Amino acid sequence: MCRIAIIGMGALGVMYAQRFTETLGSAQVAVLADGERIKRYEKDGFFCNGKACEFTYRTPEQLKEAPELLIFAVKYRGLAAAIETVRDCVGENTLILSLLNGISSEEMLIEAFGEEKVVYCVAQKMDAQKSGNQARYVNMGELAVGELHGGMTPRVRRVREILDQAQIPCVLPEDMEQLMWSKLLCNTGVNQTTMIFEGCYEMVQRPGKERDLMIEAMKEVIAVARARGINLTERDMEEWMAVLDQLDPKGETSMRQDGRHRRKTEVELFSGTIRRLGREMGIATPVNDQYYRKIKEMEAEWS
Ligand SMILES: NC(=O)C1=CN([C@@H]2O[C@H](COP(=O)(O)OP(=O)(O)OC[C@H]3O[C@@H](n4cnc5c(N)ncnc54)[C@H](OP(=O)(O)O)[C@@H]3O)[C@@H](O)[C@H]2O)C=CC1
Ligand SMILES: CC(C)(CO)C(=O)C(=O)O
Repeated sequence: MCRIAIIGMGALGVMYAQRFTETLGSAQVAVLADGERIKRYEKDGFFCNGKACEFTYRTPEQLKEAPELLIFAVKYRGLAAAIETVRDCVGENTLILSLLNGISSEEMLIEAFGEEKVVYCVAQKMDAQKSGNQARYVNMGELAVGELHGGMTPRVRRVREILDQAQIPCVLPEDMEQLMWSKLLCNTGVNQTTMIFEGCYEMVQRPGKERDLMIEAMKEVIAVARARGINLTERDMEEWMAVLDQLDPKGETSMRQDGRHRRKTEVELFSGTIRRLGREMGIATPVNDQYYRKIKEMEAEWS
């Protein structure tokens, strides 16, 4: 029986599928996708930090029992389709984690599968990248899991046990809502800045206009969050800057990888969200307005 199922074989999907497979064994871990993708996966395979991955690939019809843990590792633009692909794989005891950035994916998953299935999750502090069928990372980071407003529940304990068994670093923060906003602050700054100025982490690790703009974009997230009653402060920003300063200087944010491959980005999750909520609360977000327009222009040039 496959206890773990993962959909989305990008940078994070391959990294986690590899760790689950190596620790729990390939019989317990299924990489899920539609038939066309599975054919491609079987033909090309995947490599993680140079090592060939021995994944078990399954279409939803081939999965004999509902998994204990179902992990979404697609990007935002692929989430609706991924939900449809796995809709019938979710069973009574299945718990769901979303590795997606932003504050919207859990809402979509709750709408599709019910509140009782979705445990809140933030994937943080990693520098995973993928090009073709080759994924690589220097820092694996960690998964923060928990209930939206804190508290230890049996399902959070269960997710933690599974992640511990798989030797996947996991933390249990007190307040997931605060952490999700805090991570949004990080992505709104670093992902968009490296996307627009087409750089690796080193671009924002050194002093300069890119780092300054990143900070301004982050400060706008703090203002919007605070207006909504979320206790985000400059201290959160400083903590994220310290994390970013430790990442592989030659690594790229997930958004910059989209930019380099000329793919549509997750801009709606970042400046798209902040400027919309800012407008609702009467908070100006000039840097995010400028970032949003620029990223949309870049995307339009590719299509
Ligand atoms: N990379 C990182 O370090 C981090 C990323 N994140 C977040 O995690 C999420 C995933 O990021 P990342 O791994 O970088 O993204 P990638 O773009 O590397 O991977 C996304 C994968 O999803 C697959 N996919 C899309 N639609 C479907 C579908 N319907 N069914 C199956 N597979 C599908 C794509 O495959 P195909 O080519 O077949 O369409 C692609 O391989 C994003 O929200 C990102 O913001 C969070 C923390 C860190
Ligand atoms: C924090 C960061 C930049 C790397 O983990 C990320 O979340 C991303 O690349 O999307």
